[in-house]
Amino acid sequence: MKFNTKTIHGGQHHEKVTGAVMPPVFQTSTYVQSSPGKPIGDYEYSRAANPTRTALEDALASIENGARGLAFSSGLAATDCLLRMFKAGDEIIAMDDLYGGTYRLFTRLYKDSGIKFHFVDMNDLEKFQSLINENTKLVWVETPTNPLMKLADIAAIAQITKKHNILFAVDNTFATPYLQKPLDLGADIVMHSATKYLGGHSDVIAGALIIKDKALGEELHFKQFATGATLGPMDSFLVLRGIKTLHLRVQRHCENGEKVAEYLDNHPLVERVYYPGLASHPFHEIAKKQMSGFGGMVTFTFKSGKKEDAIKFLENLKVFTLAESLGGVESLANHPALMTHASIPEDKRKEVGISDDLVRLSVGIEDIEDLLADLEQAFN
Ligand SMILES: C=C(NCc1c(COP(=O)(O)O)cnc(C)c1O)C(=O)O
Repeated sequence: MKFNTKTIHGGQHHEKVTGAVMPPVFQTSTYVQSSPGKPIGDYEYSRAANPTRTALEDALASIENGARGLAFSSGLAATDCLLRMFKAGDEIIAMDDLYGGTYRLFTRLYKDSGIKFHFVDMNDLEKFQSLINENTKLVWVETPTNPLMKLADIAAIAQITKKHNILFAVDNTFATPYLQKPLDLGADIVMHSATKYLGGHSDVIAGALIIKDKALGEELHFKQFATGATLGPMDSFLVLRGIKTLHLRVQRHCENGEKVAEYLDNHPLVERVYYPGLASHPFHEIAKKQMSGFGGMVTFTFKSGKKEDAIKFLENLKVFTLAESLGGVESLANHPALMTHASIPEDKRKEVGISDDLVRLSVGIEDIEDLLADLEQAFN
């Protein structure tokens, strides 16, 4: 089955009793048992499994080519569930540019866990390998990264993690499986903030893990069940419905993203544009190697380097909405230093390159002429 068919049919079947073509929202917490311990159907309690969430989890596994999909109440809940695989003394090597909330989870929530986190530019494979030791249990990569659009060579990293028998997880939120398939490139686990492109309409908070190995999938299902951060049936329905148009939406996000990046790259007030589709992007070659398109996320800085210029620009926008999040049909604009990455200490932000004049755009699927006209008027 091709990807554009999987988004609609992958892992799906009509409802057995009524024949409903779309999975109903099973808004129930529990299921009848004929005798103690003998449920009359396949379900006992919705934290363990719910038919609407099962339909979504099967769709997630299908579009990422995994053995098991798991759906959570948010992307960070999915990440937290994966971290419960590890214990004091274990070590995790992560990309040095990450979503602020992921960095906060790693450095503040797990600060006293005894798990040691290393943050490194995963394009420096020598530096990365120098950090590996017998305690290294997980490599965590965002590619492209939020918000600096850095890329990491998934296949190259996978070769190293396999050699050392280390789990390799890729946060595929920015690319989506329409553009990039980490499991096919050698990763063991894919994570999504399904809040973003998978849901695609800024109307649900959700997360996902898709696991290549069946047994590891079962182990993580146990942790999902036992910790309880599961996605409810209505939210599962919303994400599942979003997935059905993923291929159409991301295609338009890419078309508009490329045009916005080119416009900004030629603007006299713009210093630098971070977009994998620009030949000038430092990771353009990796993008061409592992992505089939370059996405809808565009980040840029001002020639003036001034925070106030970025703020004035953001306040002037009319079609782009100034708000956190990304990946919805509507175009969104964000100031990472004051918004999504404010939880990262200022010195660390500066170290990785998140400056106070950095603006991140989630380019939506509106008409490109309206989007470009809005950017033009916002600069003036
Ligand atoms: C809310 C934003 N990001 C969430 C996010 C997350 C967390 O997902 P949540 O569904 O918000 O918990 C994980 N990974 C990436 C790459 C993300 O971008 C944002 O960047 O505006």
